[in-house]
Amino acid sequence: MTTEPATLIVLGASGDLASRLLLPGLGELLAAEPERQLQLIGAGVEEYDEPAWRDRVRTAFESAGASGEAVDRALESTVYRTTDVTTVDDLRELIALAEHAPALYFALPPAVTVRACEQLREVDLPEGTTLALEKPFGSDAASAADLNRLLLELVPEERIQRVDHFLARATVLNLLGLRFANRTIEPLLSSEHVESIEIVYDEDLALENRARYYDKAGALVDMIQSHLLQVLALLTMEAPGSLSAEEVRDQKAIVLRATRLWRGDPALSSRRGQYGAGRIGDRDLPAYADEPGVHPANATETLAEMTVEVANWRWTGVPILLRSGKAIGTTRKEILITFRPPPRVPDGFSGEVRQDRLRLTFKPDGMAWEINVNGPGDPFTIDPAEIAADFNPGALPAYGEVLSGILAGDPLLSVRGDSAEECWRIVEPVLDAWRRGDVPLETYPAGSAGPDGWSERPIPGVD
Ligand SMILES: O=C1O[C@H](COP(=O)(O)O)[C@@H](O)[C@H](O)[C@H]1O
Repeated sequence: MTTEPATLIVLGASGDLASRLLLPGLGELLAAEPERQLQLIGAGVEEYDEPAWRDRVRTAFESAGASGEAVDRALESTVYRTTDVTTVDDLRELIALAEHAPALYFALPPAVTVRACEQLREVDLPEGTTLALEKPFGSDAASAADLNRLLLELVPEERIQRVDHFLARATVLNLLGLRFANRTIEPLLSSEHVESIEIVYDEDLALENRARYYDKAGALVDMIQSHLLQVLALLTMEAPGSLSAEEVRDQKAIVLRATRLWRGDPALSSRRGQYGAGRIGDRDLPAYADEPGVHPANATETLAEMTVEVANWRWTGVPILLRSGKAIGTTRKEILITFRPPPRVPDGFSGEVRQDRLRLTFKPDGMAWEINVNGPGDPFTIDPAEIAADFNPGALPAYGEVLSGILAGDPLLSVRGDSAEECWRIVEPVLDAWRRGDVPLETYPAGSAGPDGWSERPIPGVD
């Protein structure tokens, strides 16, 4: 990645996202690249004087353990402007401060981001300006398309970064090397050999004071529409000719266009749950509905599951289950590929012949290929074995990697506009069915594995 001098303007710099993720990620990037020259401009509704702003940035950098020359330089030079991002004059003044074509990072609620972008139409943006937007990108396919159109009035597509930190995680990045730099794995990844795929991100974290955002989003939008469908795309796409943003994102868009609900039936292919009071480790958790800021009438799901199919020659008939939940006792964060049984095991073997599985895990990032071998003692008794490897961490943690791409103007690790719309198109029938009440909102105690009976039900499409 290029480390040309750059300007980063954080809109919403006084908010929670900036201090929790963005500024710590920036600190990690600066610590890893001591030669980097960065002009950091913060803008927000709060009034900070320079020392107070600098303290805020320093605290965020320290929370990431970031230190070094680039960190010190950024801290010395950073400025903050109290800004109403919905007024043209304030935006003009802000952009005039930029020493280089700026990256504008919208760490703002979606509605405010839209209003700020509308005002930016009146501002002469310097050639090379990048716009970085957090999720959720729109609230359905139509609003995502509107937002895409608005952004394209401001800058070209390759200068728009729809941020998805999952795309910068070691396990997700390793999908590319694992699939396309090996002869042995890729030929097995098709409906001929694969029985089912699960992409699961169950967390023991609960709401963590994010009711304002989460109570509107819910697990389906927060994790499946935003992140797990991107993982699905990288796992199921065809090999790109190169790792350029254009080629990789073309391939992802093609499989997302072919992705649809299993049997087209939201009632069969989706489930939703909400956690009740419970205990995880030594933490007593209130019911989601009793968390501060939650409106029980929203009936927000904290656990979402949906099964899809990539309806193309390679994958048709393979159910792909996507699932993510909060306050789950047994955290499970992985991609699990279950292979079909061997066509025939010769007579004479004893022991259990399990279906082979390829497990790619998040936190720790790595893989395990579960296979059968001849066991000890009686050599014809089958025994399970595992070929395991750790994935090397990237040079940077995910948010640092995302920011590196934004500052370099390389959109490889961000979501292209057409794919953002496709992801909404895929989940919309489920959201509609849930709104109609066609799928019950089940409950589960915080700290459990989910609602009763869920773990026993087979994946739709698997007998
Ligand atoms: O974007 C999000 O991701 C986190 C999970 O990712 P991690 O890297 O923090 O493990 C999730 O907890 C959060 O709800 C969601 O908004």
